[in-house]
This record gives sequence, C-alpha cells and structure tokens, in this order.
Amino acid sequence: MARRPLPRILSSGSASITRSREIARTAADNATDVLHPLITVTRGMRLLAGAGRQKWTATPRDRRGHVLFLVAACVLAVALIPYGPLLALISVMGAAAWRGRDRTPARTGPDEAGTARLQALYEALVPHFSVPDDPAPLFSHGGDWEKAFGTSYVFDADGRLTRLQVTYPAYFTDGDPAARSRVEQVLHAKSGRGREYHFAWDEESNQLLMTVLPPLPTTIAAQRFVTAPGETVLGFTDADAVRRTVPVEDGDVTRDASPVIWRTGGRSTEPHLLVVGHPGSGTTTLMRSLALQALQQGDVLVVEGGGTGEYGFLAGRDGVLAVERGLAGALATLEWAAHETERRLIAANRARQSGHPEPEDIGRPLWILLDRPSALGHLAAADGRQDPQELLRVPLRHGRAAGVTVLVAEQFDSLHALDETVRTHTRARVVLGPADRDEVEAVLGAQPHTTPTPDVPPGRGYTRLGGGPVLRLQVPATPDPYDDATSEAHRTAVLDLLPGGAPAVEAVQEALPEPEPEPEIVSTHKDRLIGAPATAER
Ligand SMILES: Nc1ncnc2c1ncn2[C@@H]1O[C@H](COP(=O)(O)OP(=O)(O)OP(=O)(O)O)[C@@H](O)[C@H]1O
Repeated sequence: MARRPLPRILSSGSASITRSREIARTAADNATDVLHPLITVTRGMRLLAGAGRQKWTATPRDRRGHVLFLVAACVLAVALIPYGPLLALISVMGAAAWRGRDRTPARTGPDEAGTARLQALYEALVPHFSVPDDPAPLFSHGGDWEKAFGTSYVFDADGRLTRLQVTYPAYFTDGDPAARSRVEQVLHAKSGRGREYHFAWDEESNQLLMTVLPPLPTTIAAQRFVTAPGETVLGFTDADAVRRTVPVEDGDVTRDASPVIWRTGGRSTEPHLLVVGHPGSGTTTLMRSLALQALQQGDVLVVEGGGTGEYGFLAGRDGVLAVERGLAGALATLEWAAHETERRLIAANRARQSGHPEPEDIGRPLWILLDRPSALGHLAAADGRQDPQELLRVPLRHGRAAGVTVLVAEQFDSLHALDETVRTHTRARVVLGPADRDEVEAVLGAQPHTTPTPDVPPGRGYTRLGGGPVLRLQVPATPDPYDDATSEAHRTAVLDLLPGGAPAVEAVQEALPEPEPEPEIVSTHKDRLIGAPATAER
C-alpha cells in the first residue's frame, strides 16, 4: 500500500522551527560578541561606582568636606585644560574596561573551616561505611569527602552544618536500627551538640539526609482548641509530621499550628495514656491540660500521688468528681471508678441487647487521672493495703467500651513500679524532658528520628500513639493558676477554661452501690465522694 504523504505542517514545520532556533541562537551569539566591550565597560563602571561608594562611606564625616573640595578642584582643573574632558572620559573608560575585564568567579564549595569540618565528618564515618575488601571504597581514610557528600551541604552563619546529604555504600546495613543509631550519633556529635537533628534514611537510593530542626515554639498556652468530640490535643509538633492544623492564639496573634490529636472513646485504638518524665519536665502540666480539655465534654477524677496540691484548682468545679491526695481517698475513688466502669458496661450491653439507645448517664466520658501512682503504691505496701494501680485494671481493660479514659503520669525513676496492666493498656505514650534515646525507646517502643537535646524547655518531648510514628511534642503551657510564679496571662487562660463551681457529685452518689462509713481522706472535697472503703487511713 502506498504511503500517504505527511501533512505539510508536520513534514516541513519542524524543519522551519529548527532553522528559526538556529538563526536566533546565531544572532544572540553575534550580539554578545559585538556588545562585549560595552558589557565589560558597564560592569567596570558598576564596580568603580561601588568602590567609590564604599570609600565615601568609610570616610569620617568631618573629613568628607575636604574630600568634596579636592574632587571639585580636580573636576575644575580637568575642565579648564585643553582636551581635559575628553582625556578624562577616555581614562575613566580605560579604567572601567580594566576593572570589568573578567567576571568575579562565583564562589563554590565551602570555605576552609567548612572543608575541614566536612573532611573530619567524612573521616569519622569511615569505620561505619567501609569494609576491608571493598575494591573501590566510597569511604576510606584520607579519601575524597566530595564523593560521599557531593554538594548537598548547608552551613549556618556560625559555620555549623544545618543540612547534609550522605551517600553510603549499598552494603551498609541501613535496616539495622543499631547501625543507623551509631551513624546518627557520629553525625550528631561532629556537627555540633545542643541542636536537634532529624535523620531521614532513603534505603532505596542509599542516602541519608541530616537536617537541623528548629525548636518547637513554646509560646502556645492553654486555650479552647478547635477539635471534634472525642479528640484531645496532646500538644504541638512539626508542620510536616501531621496533616492537620488548628487555629491557635499565640501571644497576640492567631495562627495555624500542627496539633498532635489523641482520639479517645469507643473507636480509639489507644484509649489510655501514659506520660513519663524526669522531675520538673512538665508531666503534671500535661495532665492539667488534658483535664481542662476533658472537662469540656466529660467528668474527671484526679488522684495525685505526689501530694503537692497541683490540681487543687480543679476541686469543686462542675464535672470534677474528686481530687484526692491521700491513700484512702485514692483507693475509695478508684474503687468507685472500677464499679462505675462495670456499671456502664452492663448498662451499655443491656441497651444493645434490647435494641435501645445507650442510656444518657453512661454517655458522658469519664476521665481518671492518676499522677505518680508509685508514691501511693509505696504507701500502700508500707500500710499492708492494696496498690491503687490494681483498681485501675477494670477501667484500663474495659474503659474503651464504657467511655472511661485513664491517664497515668509517672517519673522515670519509678517506672519499674508500674503495674503490668497499666503498661499493657496505655498505648498512647508521651515522654517529656531531657531523656536519652534509650529512655525514649523504653517508653515509646521506638527510637525517635531526631536526637534528643540535653537542654529542653519544660513540656518538650516525644509522643507515639500506638504503633504510629514518634513525633516531637510541645505541651501548651498550662500552669497551676494558684501558683505564685504563674503569670497573670496564664492564670487567666487556665481559669477561663474551668467550668462553673457547682458540685458535680450527684451522679457519683447515685451510681454508688451503698454508702459506707467515710474514711479519713485527704481530699479537697471529701464531703462529695462517698462509697470509700471502711478502713480509714492513718
Ligand atoms: N508546657 C509548658 N510550658 C511552659 N512551662 C511549663 C510547661 N510544662 C511545665 N512547665 C513549667 O515547668 C515547671 C515544672 O512543671 P510540672 O510541675 O508540670 O513538672 P512535673 O514533671 O510534674 O514535675 P514535678 O513532678 O517535679 O512537679 C513548672 O514551673 C511549669 O509551669
């Protein structure tokens, strides 16, 4: 079959376009050749003008008059001598042409100190990224760092690395967390301690990207966060770590911040939370922040093992069922909570079986906050009584279905005292304060992708919800409003979030099976909690 000729536009069009491009390129080359002297002189004039401006700026003010006079005298002399202006013009042009004769080459590569830093870093990585029988090692002592780092490095104004991309040999065991951790520690130590580094391992292309993270802002204080029912803000994290943002008041401005949202209730896969930190790291502050958020939709029971009274401001508020500090009060409260969980479960089950909606009295979430249970456990052991943590077993195991959420805060040095059920059922975890990687891993079950720094502000740490990623966290400032050191702005912010002061114990009283003699409890409102065990403390 005879081939049909291509349409004219297709057969001849591309040829004419190519020709036009060639003509344009030749014209541009010729123009550059012709205009080259002009370009050189212009560049020189610009440089001369810049030099003149610098000289003028560097001249002290009291001598500027003299300089002006000298220049004016020279101009006058040139203007008066025959051919003076012409000769002056030629001289200036000549000087400009000389000055602009070659372009200042753009500086590439790091300066001397930067080169030394990169070389040192390279040498430190050699033992990790080389094996003796590699015929063409990427990393070798005295080798070329540019092969491994390329040009992907950035220094800050102080000459410290803020970004570095390392290409490593394919045989490096980048799937082994211990091997990764060793490399990360070397990079961290050699690039300057005291900053937080993020390490991104690209196993497919054998590349590691190290970046310095800016510190998370500490300026967000307690406020009403825009969340859906069942959502609680643990704190704020990096913008690229979570998909969502919420508007927050940050000082005088409103801006979007990236929250770590924790979902509680029936559909939550991490219905209970464990917060761990060293003393002063902000664990109580986080518990206060969560209590204030919980009070917007539910009831709260607080058991304070530390006995420092940092939850006293909650006492007597609507929805606050108890704030207990003594062992007897704690046991009574937690026993009630265990019964309440069972009651809710049974009621929900019955309603489900009979096809009715859940009764209203079990719809309101109940939050149990237990701060420093180890302190109470110690007291209980000394007194031959039950460890309060044992009473948490029912709420922890069945709380999700019953709308009961348990929050436990403990310090690192007492972690061993945590009950097994508490460890198993608190799948949402937070670590606050200066903790090393092993401590973070012991609580979160995974190492963070960043290097914890020794100096962290209170409320700074890491969080992990179930098997999710480890996220950096900054808890909103939620100080004790009755503490003298609390600023007026923070005090107002916290008090504004508190519900009214009407006692909220009717529900508790109704729910209890039968009142028993009240023990001597150290409670801010023991008159409101009944159903405590008969044995009195002390
Ligand atoms: N997120 C935060 N923002 C600002 N300040 C905070 C934050 N968290 C804690 N602080 C401050 O740090 C100090 C210690 O906080 P907090 O009492 O919560 O720590 P803690 O871990 O409970 O320690 P301790 O058990 O010793 O009381 C307090 O002065 C508190 O106001």
